[in-house]
Amino acid sequence: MYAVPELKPCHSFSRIAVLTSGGDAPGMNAAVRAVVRTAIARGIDCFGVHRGYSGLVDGDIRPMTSRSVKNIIQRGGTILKSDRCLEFKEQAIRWQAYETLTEMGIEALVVIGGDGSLAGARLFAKETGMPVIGLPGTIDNDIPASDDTIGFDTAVNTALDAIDRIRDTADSHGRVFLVEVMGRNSGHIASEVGIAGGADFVVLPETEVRSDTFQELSTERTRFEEKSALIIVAEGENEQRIHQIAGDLKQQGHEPRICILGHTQRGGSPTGHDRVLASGMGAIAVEFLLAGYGCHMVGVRSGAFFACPLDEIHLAHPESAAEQSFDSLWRLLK
Ligand SMILES: Nc1ncnc2c1ncn2[C@@H]1O[C@H](COP(=O)(O)OP(=O)(O)OP(=O)(O)O)[C@@H](O)[C@H]1O
Ligand SMILES: O=P(O)(O)OC[C@H]1O[C@](O)(CO)[C@@H](O)[C@@H]1O
Ligand SMILES: [Mg+2]
Repeated sequence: MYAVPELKPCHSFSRIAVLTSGGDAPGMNAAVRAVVRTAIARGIDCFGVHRGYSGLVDGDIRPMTSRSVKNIIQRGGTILKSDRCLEFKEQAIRWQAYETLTEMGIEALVVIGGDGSLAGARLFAKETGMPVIGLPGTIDNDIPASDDTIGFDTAVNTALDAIDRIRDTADSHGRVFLVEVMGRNSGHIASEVGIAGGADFVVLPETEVRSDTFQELSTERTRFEEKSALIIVAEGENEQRIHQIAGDLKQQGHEPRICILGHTQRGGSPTGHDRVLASGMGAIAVEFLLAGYGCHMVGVRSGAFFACPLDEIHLAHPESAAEQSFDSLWRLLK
């Protein structure tokens, strides 16, 4: 359970809206449910914006009730649908969205999404003055100010489930498997899956792969007569990277196989961890609005929720230095 900050309500709202944006993440539904139910408990009407910022621009905004969020806490994806709305990067379009909301009497917005969605939320709040609270909802866990994001834990466990299966066949055939996991430019899924899956190597986006990088693999395989190996490759920017590594391994006499887990990692029922995180963040988002916050994200640090200014979501805190902990842990486990 998370520690909740003490908040004094000093604002009132009649109507607020909630949306999900960017790649969907397991737990987004739990967060929507919590926003809607907390708003209703506080006497506020809550509206759901469909298809992220696209729905704000088109006015695809519908009233929500306690019943409309029944039976969704366990469902992956997002009942509000999501989108990558490139035109929201234009100021004129953001003003159009603001007018749509004010015409409907909506006074504040809750945005559930990744770093891009929160960048849009920040601009929208600053330019229009409408109070906006963001929730970090992305499998990538690439929001440095928060220790955790909604969907990350589920994605790690989904990837692990697949990796454990791959191990069985890798072991039976004595093969080297390269498994690519998602995460865009962040290596959080790769590093957690690497540790939890007992991988032989983890190639993070920032890892420099040289011709002798996997030399150790060949030596160990000969020495221990252990033929199978598991290499986790973070998605990164270069789609060809995993194929290049496979090519290098072939030249060194291995017979590598590639498995790209892709969007399987985005779907599925959220873990208990993500349901609790999302429920807490959704409820606190409404409480933050009532306490007068208006350009903030609900972050979690050392087990406590806190209000992080949207200006500062890219700033890491020393206790969240995940990359450093990965390096030192990895060295001990090898
Ligand atoms: N700089 C920006 N200004 C305004 N809006 C933005 C900006 N960056 C992103 N957005 C909006 O947020 C949407 C989602 O952003 P993005 O595609 O980066 O995904 P995300 O929210 O980071 O989630 P994920 O990385 O998990 O898919 C964009 O399609 C756009 O509508
Ligand atoms: O579903 P799309 O638009 O191809 O996006 C894929 C990207 O979205 C994420 O799943 C979430 O940001 C990334 O890990 C991945 O790079
Ligand atoms: Mg992102």
